[in-house]
Amino acid sequence: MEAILSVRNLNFYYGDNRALKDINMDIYKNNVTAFIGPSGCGKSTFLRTLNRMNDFIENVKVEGSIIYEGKDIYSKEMEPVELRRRIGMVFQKPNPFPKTIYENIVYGLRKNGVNKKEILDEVVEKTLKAVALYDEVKDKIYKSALELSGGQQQRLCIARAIAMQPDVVLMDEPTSALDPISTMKIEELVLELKKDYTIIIVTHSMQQAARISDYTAFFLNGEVIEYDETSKIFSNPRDKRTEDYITGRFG
Ligand SMILES: Nc1ncnc2c1ncn2[C@@H]1O[C@H](COP(=O)(O)OP(=O)(O)OP(=O)(O)O)[C@@H](O)[C@H]1O
Repeated sequence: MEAILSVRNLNFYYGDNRALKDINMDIYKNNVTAFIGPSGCGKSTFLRTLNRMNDFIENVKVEGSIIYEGKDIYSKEMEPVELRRRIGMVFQKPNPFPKTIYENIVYGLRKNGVNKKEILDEVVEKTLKAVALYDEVKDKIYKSALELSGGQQQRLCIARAIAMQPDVVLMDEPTSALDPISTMKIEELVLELKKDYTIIIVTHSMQQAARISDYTAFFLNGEVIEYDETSKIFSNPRDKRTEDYITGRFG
């Protein structure tokens, strides 16, 4: 299977606090990879290292390498803004801009100088369809995105991310602020999107990881304890700590 990201000997520090410890992991293309583990174990920190979102936090240090398309994303060869276009992100809380639905989706394109109406119209329609939001919002795409429900806003945020045609979409607990029906819609969407994108998702829900991911990494205290096919992690974990966590003995 083809790795789209190869993480080697990665350490990450907030000041003196080593939050990630010697992580090695290949993330496979057109798969869904889930990161699970108790609160504070480093899942979000690791997710953010993959598109250098941690650059915005002061007093941090990265050691090791993350290879994407043959280049280390922390080397000078990689432009962080371009990297984040290729490796997009969706956050825990839906965060649409206080603009119209239309302008939310085309925001990144406009920033890159794409302003041709026909192109933007096409992207809006295509991405709204891709996130299964088109039928619900087609009559109000020029209305404020803030008028949408939380679940719709989150699908819009996913549309905004994929409008940039990324390779990888990072999702940090994308359903934790949503009701069960909206959660189900996002889960269905993730399964649909993996045909075209590589998805990496942090989740607190083991059911969710089991339902939608192909690979699962179990984190504990900044380490990856076990990383394998999701079916193996949940049916036959190698490590006692993984087993204890997935059977609800801690965390
Ligand atoms: N901006 C920051 N500055 C300093 N320390 C941080 C920062 N963000 C996270 N940490 C620390 O790094 C460690 C890992 O946190 P992280 O948020 O990555 O864990 P997590 O597994 O995603 O947790 P949760 O499931 O609660 O979201 C924790 O000890 C946390 O306190």
